[in-house]
Amino acid sequence: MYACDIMSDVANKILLIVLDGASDRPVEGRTPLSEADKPNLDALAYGGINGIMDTVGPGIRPGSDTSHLAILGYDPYKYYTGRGPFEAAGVGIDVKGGDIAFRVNFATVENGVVIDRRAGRISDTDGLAKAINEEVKVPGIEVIFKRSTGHRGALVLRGRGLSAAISDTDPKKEGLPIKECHALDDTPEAKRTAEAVNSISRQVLSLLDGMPENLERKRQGLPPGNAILIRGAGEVPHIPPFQERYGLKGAVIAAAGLIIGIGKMCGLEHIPVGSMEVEASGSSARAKMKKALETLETHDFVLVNIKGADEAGHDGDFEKKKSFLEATDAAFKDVLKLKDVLVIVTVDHSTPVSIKDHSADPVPIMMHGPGIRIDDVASYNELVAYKGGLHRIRGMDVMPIALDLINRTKKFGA
Ligand SMILES: O=C(O)[C@H](O)COP(=O)(O)O
Repeated sequence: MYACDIMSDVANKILLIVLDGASDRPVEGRTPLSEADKPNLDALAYGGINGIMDTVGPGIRPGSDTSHLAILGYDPYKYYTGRGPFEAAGVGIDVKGGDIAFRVNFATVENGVVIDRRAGRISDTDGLAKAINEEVKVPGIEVIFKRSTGHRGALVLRGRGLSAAISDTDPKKEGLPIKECHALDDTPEAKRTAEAVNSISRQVLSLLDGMPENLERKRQGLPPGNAILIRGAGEVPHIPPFQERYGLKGAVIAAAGLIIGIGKMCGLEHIPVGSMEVEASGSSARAKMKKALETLETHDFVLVNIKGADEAGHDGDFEKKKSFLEATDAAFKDVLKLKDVLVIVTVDHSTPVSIKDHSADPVPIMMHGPGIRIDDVASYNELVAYKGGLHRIRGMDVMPIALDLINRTKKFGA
């Protein structure tokens, strides 16, 4: 019998860490997570409760956008209006009602065919973005373009009579031509917006190829960023602020513009850390985690997104993904020492190296902190997590479970 006066720590804050795209499908029975040497993440799993999670739903292949909305407790079927507005918010464009916003990739095109959707993961796009902003014109429509992380960018069309009911120009695969943008309904607004997008796509094609940055890239044998691929049209969503919804003062720490944008649109305070570039090594992850622990001094909830494993997944590189996860593990050393914090480590979607894209394979989730019913899982990975006490949950379950573990839920019933 324990003396009832034993006081265990009680968690009153939440640290939610998303290892973007980290989980995978087995390659000869192994995954980058299962093979990575990650003593700190494994210690958290060993001392916590584990499970697998369908971030949106079984068999639903999520983007980082819909999955983060679900994990934050915002039903994507209700609040998601397209990727564009979040990408735009993430790079500081103040998207207004009536604006149509898009995600954009700098890409490499030859004879009209996309040969690299990411222009060799080009990173220095400042000059290219400036040229697009200054040179590309559409009568009666303001064209706003800003670069984002790496090969990414955000485009906003501002004017009367626009619509998000239009298709993408991104073929999503190499070896295919840039797609014509089409109206997805027969409204004049959709037709006008599609025409504007096609005009922008054509203008950029003739603008970028001869720019000094691209001539230099070609000289170095690198793929030029001579085109833009446009996708994820959307209008600004109306999202109830996080603090009103949960009574928690929240913050977001991320390199990816998309995640920064989702956090800001949900009312989380963006805490900048280092460069906008996606972590190439563990050092950036360690800097984010250090800043997160500092931020917990002034906030009740901190979302940290660490993106590097996802890029390795998209590149189909098992060893690069495994090495990145190993380098990131050191960032979790101090997380183990937290006393009054509920730590949640999860993944927004699997990005299997075998398909170089997202999949619906459920992701591993682990919760660690005071009051947790510790299970027998001893390693953090998608192959064993199902054996844990969380079993199989959905993204929308995370916040209710977390709020209860920090004693912030209201009783259902008398
Ligand atoms: O990294 C991202 O922005 C997305 O997860 C993948 O987008 P991409 O395939 O266009 O790079």
